[in-house]
Amino acid sequence: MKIYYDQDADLSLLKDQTIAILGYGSQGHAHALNLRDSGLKVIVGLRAGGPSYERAQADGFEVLAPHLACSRAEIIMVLVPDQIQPQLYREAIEPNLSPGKMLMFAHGFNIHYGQIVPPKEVDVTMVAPKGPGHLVRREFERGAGVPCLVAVHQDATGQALARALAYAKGIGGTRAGVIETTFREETETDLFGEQCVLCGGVSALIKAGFETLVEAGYPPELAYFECCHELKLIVDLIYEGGLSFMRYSISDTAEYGDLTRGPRIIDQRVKEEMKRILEEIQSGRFAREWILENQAGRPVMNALRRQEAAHPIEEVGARLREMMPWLKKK
Ligand SMILES: NC(=O)C1=CN([C@@H]2O[C@H](COP(=O)(O)OP(=O)(O)OC[C@H]3O[C@@H](n4cnc5c(N)ncnc54)[C@H](OP(=O)(O)O)[C@@H]3O)[C@@H](O)[C@H]2O)C=CC1
Ligand SMILES: CC[C@](O)(C(C)=O)C(=O)O
Repeated sequence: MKIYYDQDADLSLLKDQTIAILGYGSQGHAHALNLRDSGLKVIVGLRAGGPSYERAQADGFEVLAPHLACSRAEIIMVLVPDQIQPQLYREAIEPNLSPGKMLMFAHGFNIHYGQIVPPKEVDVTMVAPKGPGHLVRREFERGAGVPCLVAVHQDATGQALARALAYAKGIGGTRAGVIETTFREETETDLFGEQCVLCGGVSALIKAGFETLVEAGYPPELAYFECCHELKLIVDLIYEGGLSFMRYSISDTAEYGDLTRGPRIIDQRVKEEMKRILEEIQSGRFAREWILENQAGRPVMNALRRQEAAHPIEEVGARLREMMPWLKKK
């Protein structure tokens, strides 16, 4: 497996090229600002009247309708939500593709599941940061970076990988390490990670712990600090030095509880369910469900969002975070 760092990427490959960033949300604003700070020429493609249009202008970018941005740019990075991309592709991107251009993604969903099929004469690549967009920006500003995956789906120019690596360097990814992979591998592992561990698994674990303590009669504020707030402090230690550094910092009592009780929580049944979820991703069943859910106007997503917003952990957490002035208010 190949991992690329700063010395493996040449920013000058992009210096005379215009980069269009479509979307100015979580990833979009971070890529646009980091690339500009790296000395590259960036324009932003957005629909007029949307909330991020003025934000991108206020940050000093030239903001154009998506089809105009695509017609002006040699490099087009698609950073609108995955479910929006196929329509935006048909309306604004495809008519403005021509030989020599490079179409880029930060996640492989639409290419891997065949929702977007670009013409053969353009490069199609991916630079997928392994972290939320706001941290892609925050880490870059402090001189660090978020690791990325890079993949080439089509190499029409012979320069696709080199140009994608230059882009990864421009957003700070090669400071931390950029792994070469495929659209399939990125898509499947990314969906698996967010469903089973990073978002789905962690949220379910936090809520189960919180509910168990509250149902046993402990104060919800205490349950929040124990099962949610402290998680970040523990994960920071794992991020910095692995599980061993976290275990070095916690008490021996905590470490003994971790080693003996942890496997009772995440046991063989959990792993069996993870395997089933991975199979749904690999077979395309999850992708079909998500595509149809969007076509139907998101009835399940809307109901679940309402239900989750009403969970007691949200009210308690908001109240406690209000007392922590160092946390950014949403
Ligand atoms: N979120 C993350 O941290 C990560 C995301 N990715 C990938 O990056 C890509 C972008 O995701 P993310 O940054 O979360 O996206 P966001 O949801 O943050 O994107 C919002 C942006 O998309 C624009 N947009 C939304 N709907 C439309 C529309 N109908 N037409 C035109 N523009 C629209 C919004 O404009 P407006 O203001 O007008 O609504 C806004 O600028 C996805 O492929 C995702 O999988 C990869 C790694 C991590
Ligand atoms: C963990 C969620 C993520 O995969 C990410 C930030 O990397 C996403 O798609 O938002």
